[in-house]
Amino acid sequence: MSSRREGRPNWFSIYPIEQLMTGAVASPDAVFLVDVGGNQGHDLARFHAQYPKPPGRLILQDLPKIISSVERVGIEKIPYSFLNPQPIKGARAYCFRAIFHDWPDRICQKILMNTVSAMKPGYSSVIIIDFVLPDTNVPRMQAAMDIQMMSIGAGVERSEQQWRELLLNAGLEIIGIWNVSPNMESIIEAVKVADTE
Ligand SMILES: C[S@@+](CC[C@H](N)C(=O)[O-])C[C@H]1O[C@@H](n2cnc3c(N)ncnc32)[C@H](O)[C@@H]1O
Repeated sequence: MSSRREGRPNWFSIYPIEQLMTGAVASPDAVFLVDVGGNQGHDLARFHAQYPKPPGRLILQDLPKIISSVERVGIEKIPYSFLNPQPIKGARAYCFRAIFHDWPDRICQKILMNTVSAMKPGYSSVIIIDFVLPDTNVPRMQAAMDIQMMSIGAGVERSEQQWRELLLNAGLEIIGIWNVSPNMESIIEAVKVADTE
């Protein structure tokens, strides 16, 4: 999984992370980032290396067997299955990198609803790092990934329209999509629908 990011920019170098940092609650208990299904915590470790004094706690979540042996400076680990309600309430952002493309819409809905119930309106964001396919002329690598995801399970690479529908059905609205190359994952930010009304 770490090979997917070798030589590539971090998501927080592409996404304007300052907008999350600005306005983050400054309290020792406040949670800044939760990396849901974050595996060994590579992304959070890189984040901590770049921002050693983040405006809140950094939390790594994955299945118990995956994170039991992980030890990383500045990162708290919490065993958690995203098929259950999110126990960390009101974080500034819940990040999902290379998670949703593994699952069909029905399961993604469940994961998203489990997250939405923990989000603080007007404050929390969901950050998704995954491919956003164009509706036509899909680059060869992304098309191959889509077929691979289908063949190893019920996964799927999604177009912007598919992401919008998936998220809206869970009560989330996309407020931005960032990408620096068609061959790279995009960063999608979504908030509770009521936040934008
Ligand atoms: C494709 S990997 C992505 C890992 C990481 N986000 C990254 O980008 O390197 C999918 C991750 O989802 C985790 N996972 C699978 N089922 C899970 C569940 N029910 N709850 C939490 N994490 C789960 C796996 O253990 C794995 O770490």
